Amino acid sequence: MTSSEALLDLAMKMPKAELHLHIEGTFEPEQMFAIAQRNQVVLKYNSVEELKEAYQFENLQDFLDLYYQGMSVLLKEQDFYDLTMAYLKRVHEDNVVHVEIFFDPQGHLSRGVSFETQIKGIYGALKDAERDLGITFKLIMSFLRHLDEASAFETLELAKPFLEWIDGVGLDSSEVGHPPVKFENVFRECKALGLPVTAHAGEEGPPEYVWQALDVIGVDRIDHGNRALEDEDLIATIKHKGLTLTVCPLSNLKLCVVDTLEDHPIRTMLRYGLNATVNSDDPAYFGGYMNDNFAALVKDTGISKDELYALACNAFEGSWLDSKSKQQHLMTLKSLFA
Ligand code: HPA
Ligand SMILES: [Zn+2]
Repeated sequence: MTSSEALLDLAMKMPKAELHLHIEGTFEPEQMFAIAQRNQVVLKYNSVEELKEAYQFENLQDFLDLYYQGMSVLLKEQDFYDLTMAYLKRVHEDNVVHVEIFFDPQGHLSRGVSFETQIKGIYGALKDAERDLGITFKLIMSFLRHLDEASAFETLELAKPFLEWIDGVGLDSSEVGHPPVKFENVFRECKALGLPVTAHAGEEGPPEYVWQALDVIGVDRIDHGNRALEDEDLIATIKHKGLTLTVCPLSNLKLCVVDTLEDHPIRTMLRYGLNATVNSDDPAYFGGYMNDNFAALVKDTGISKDELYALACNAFEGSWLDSKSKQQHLMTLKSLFA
């Protein structure tokens, strides 16, 4: 085996934590068509092939338009269960042992699907996969930032009977024009409820939005964070606070956040001492799950064994697992990389 084959092998085999994953973004076209048919919903596309051909995006909004269309076939608890279970079985093959997944309640509430229907399906699959596949999990409710803060507050009210199942809150959807400050009050209430907070920031939005995520919202983690690298003081602050960045290489490529993976900033982030991690974001739309993301980094960025180790450790360290579980995963990684 050449050294790059050995590195790829290690990357595929190592235990992984995924911290940035939208469950609605795991909707594979085949499953989408099957659920559409059983719910008697007609999709805009005539075939799986036609749908897949539409997966060409110039920016985040191009993708989001398709993402909201795709999720519109999810109507019943079983649909949410099947979607989530398919993802968990798929990443089990990639040696993912812990997941922290987002769901977008407002994307379903607007279509008349109750909060209870959504969360019972998703949580049911997470619990079953924990028992059957040994994958531990956290569930993160994400607010859609293109909607107003009142809608986020209404969603939080609906979530209150299920707070035992909700491990944190996030902020996603169209970034530019919807800065974190728009949601200052609702995140203050979330924090008062004891919920950890993360937010998408600096994917397409300017460094100012990342500052707001830190200073106004007080995030515990940053999703993406690419454009933070444009501001030296911001880099220093993220480093000083020890915040984790949930970076998504293939997503960034598909949404034209980077032109090529060779240009991807993840190694620069590590060089600056930032806690970057590797994640798949919306794998059904972006061409790959966790191992595809790691394989692309190994093949296209010249990543070293030390960098791979740092990325793997950062994911467990930045997770919302208890410290004992973190230590166990870190020990496993240490012996694997020794
Ligand atoms: O990458 C993303 N960015 C913002 N919103 C999203 N919703 C799903 N995926 C994304
Ligand atoms: Zn995302």
